[in-house]
Amino acid sequence: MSHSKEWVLEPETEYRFELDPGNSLAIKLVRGHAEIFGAELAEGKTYLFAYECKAAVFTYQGCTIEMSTASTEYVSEETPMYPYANVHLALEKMRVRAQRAQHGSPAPGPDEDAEPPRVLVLGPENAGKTTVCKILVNYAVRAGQDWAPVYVNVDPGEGGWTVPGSISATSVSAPLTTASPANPLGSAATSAPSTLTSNALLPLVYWYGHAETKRNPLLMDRLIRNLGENVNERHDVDLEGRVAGLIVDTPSSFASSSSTSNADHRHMLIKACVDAFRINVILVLGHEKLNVEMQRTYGNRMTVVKIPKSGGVVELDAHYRHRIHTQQLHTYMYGQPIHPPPGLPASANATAGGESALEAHLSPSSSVISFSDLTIYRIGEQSMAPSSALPIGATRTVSEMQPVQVDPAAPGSGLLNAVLALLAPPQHPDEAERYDEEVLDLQVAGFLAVTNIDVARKRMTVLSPSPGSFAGRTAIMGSFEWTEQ
Ligand SMILES: Nc1ncnc2c1ncn2[C@@H]1O[C@H](COP(=O)(O)OP(=O)(O)OP(=O)(O)O)[C@@H](O)[C@H]1O
Repeated sequence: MSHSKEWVLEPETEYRFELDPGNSLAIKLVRGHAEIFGAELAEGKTYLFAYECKAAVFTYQGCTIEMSTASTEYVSEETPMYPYANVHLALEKMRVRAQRAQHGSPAPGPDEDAEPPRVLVLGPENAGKTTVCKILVNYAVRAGQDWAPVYVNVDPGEGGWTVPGSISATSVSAPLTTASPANPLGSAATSAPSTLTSNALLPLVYWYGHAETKRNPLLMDRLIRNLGENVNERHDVDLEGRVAGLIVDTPSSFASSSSTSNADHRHMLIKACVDAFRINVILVLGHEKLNVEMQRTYGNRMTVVKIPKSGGVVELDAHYRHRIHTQQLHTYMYGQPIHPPPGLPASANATAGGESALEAHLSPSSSVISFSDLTIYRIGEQSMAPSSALPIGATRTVSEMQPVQVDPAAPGSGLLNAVLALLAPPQHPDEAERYDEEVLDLQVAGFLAVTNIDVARKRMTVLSPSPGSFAGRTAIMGSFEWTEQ
């Protein structure tokens, strides 16, 4: 690499970097062993990072890395990687015990708890929750036992494998890579070009439609329970997969609240997770008050552990989060090629998290459909005035959970540039089993963006990852807007 430098990292240190918008970075492990959030780097291979990525290369034994220049970079000797590795070892013991019990050899003692680890990770904003979840999942995948733990993302502010506004779960059998914040958990089958088969994650997705849980906590509660039910159903039939357990990444709104009503909501949503995913371990990231609160509420029935926050976690502001949301939506449609830093020879064969960085191009299809093809709903009223703001004696006519059909021809429908979740067809073809709020319980099959509305001809243009008919399908809109970049 020209303009590159070599750094020797002492054992138990990490090289941290942050990239500005136009900056990309190439890192090669020259000697030794190193990992990025638990995913091992292969010696001699060049990895690319871009789009304001912030991450760290950690080494237990020491290593030499060669890299181009990042916008911000430094080496830290203080990391919480040992406590995290200890948590992993404890979870690993639970997996092994669960597997033994599963195989009946030797039978666990009467008091021995042989449940697989089902972990809820809680913490305030910028505590590094997603990073810890990634590290723990990656360590499990690397354990050499063929574990494929389920990664559950109930943070609608973070796109995970799909787009922001959704919550999802998938079982992970290969390390989750880091290259761009648009794919915080690496790429999945839904966002990666179909020619790339190395990462065949197929997430189970529900659409909440907003970035913030306080916008419609009741809907969040219901979707969390739906997701949990689905994961449990899979584990009930996949007993081998079940022993690897699951890890739930949560939004920061679960950890702190600005008002009493928000506090009620966050307790309700934590409880929804605990029930839905049959949680038996809670990890609290560097937050004393929350730790005490969780100990009091759940300490008698499960393990509640406080773990340290890493000093490397970057404070992400609202503008950054907004940019990443736009980027994630754009990446869902178009893919996200990463251009190597200038001077990197083609022979370096650089990859973004293992995939060829420049191939990551997708071509969505733009189609003109009739208004009558697609039935579109929004859940509850678009903007719910607080009850106190309603005229005296007035009651709400639309509840928070009621699907309200959107008329594309109506002025102010808000549909132009809206992001829509296309729902999977209902599981009960039998009309008698259909019910009003059924759309709340349907999984997401994909996402669309409405790019034009022609009221006169009763047609609209939608952008979607693949061509196909939408006739007879149902979609839900939320509050995310599509902007062409
Ligand atoms: N040790 C580290 N060195 C450098 N960057 C890091 C480190 N740990 C985490 N980061 C970065 O800090 C940012 C915030 O971390 P992360 O997303 O894990 O926090 P979070 O608690 O999940 O955030 P949120 O507030 O969105 O819930 C991410 O960009 C992540 O890649």
